[in-house]
Amino acid sequence: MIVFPNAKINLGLNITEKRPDGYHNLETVFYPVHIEDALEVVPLNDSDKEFNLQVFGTSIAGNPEDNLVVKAYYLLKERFNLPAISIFLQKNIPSGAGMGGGSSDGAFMLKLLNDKFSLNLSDDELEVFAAKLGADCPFFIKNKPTFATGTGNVFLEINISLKGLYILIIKPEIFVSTRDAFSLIKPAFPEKSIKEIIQSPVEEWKDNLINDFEKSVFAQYPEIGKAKEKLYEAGAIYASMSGSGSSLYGLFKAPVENPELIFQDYFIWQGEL
Ligand SMILES: C[C@@](CO)(OP(=O)(O)O)[C@H](O)COP(=O)(O)OP(=O)(O)OC[C@H]1O[C@@H](n2ccc(N)nc2=O)[C@H](O)[C@@H]1O
Ligand SMILES: Nc1ncnc2c1ncn2[C@@H]1O[C@H](COP(=O)(O)OP(=O)(O)O)[C@@H](O)[C@H]1O
Repeated sequence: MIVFPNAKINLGLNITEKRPDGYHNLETVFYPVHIEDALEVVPLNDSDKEFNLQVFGTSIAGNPEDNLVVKAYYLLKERFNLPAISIFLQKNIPSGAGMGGGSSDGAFMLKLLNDKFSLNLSDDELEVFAAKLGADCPFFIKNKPTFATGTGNVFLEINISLKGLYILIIKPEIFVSTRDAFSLIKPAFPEKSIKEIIQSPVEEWKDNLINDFEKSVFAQYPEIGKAKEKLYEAGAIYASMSGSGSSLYGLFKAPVENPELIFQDYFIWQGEL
């Protein structure tokens, strides 16, 4: 069985409060985008191993046991009698980019195992398992535009469609630590909620829809801030960093021609929303 875990972008991101457990409450809109990994599971016969993982494409740091697809397998194996499996993962989504690629792989693994081995878990139950894998994971179970609060785990499905627009995603060769990015923020509630702002036309988002991580991340890595300006120069009607970076996206009315000439040596992906 093969599935295609997709990425997400954040439409606005407000860090509202620091919690007693050290985590932060936030408000954001998660929006799915079609850049995809590929994840396949087949039975593993004649082996004394419980799993075998092969990763292709972009490399991921860490041991196989640290991979979120393997963590997802063990999470379900604690409760269900799962057989040994071979896992093939083609990584296309840049890792640690604020695009939720690893989180999506983990969530899609839960869904795949649920279907393949007829575990009969509901989406709500899968979301509970996904929350144990990481803050961003539960969103990818239903995978629909969502207004998220709490640590990013309390969901309200929202009615927003960016269909017809084009998206250009870029990522400089800079790694931003999510943990460090949070530590540089002074949490505050925004004057106007993201939920309200995104009901206005996209052309009006530029000065209103804010990602709170941008200020400190751009101060630390001016190149990322300059890349955002270049997205506007290329004609974006709205541009932002996604999550804690370092990826950025621009929304456009028409595809950008030859983006590789503007963003040399960057990861680049362009598609229709
Ligand atoms: C901020 C977001 C917005 O989408 O960033 P991106 O990962 O997309 O960049 C996410 O909520 C990130 O989710 P995720 O990347 O799954 O975070 P985790 O691995 O669970 O946490 C990494 C670290 O970030 C901090 N953290 C994370 C989430 C949160 N609500 N408050 C925090 O303070 C904690 O220090 C934690 O140890
Ligand atoms: N299947 C996977 N794909 C990508 N990263 C993974 C995966 N499994 C575990 N990770 C780890 O998760 C972290 C990045 O998570 P990811 O969701 O891709 O990025 P982000 O949280 O920035 O959106 C990295 O530290 C990486 O080592």
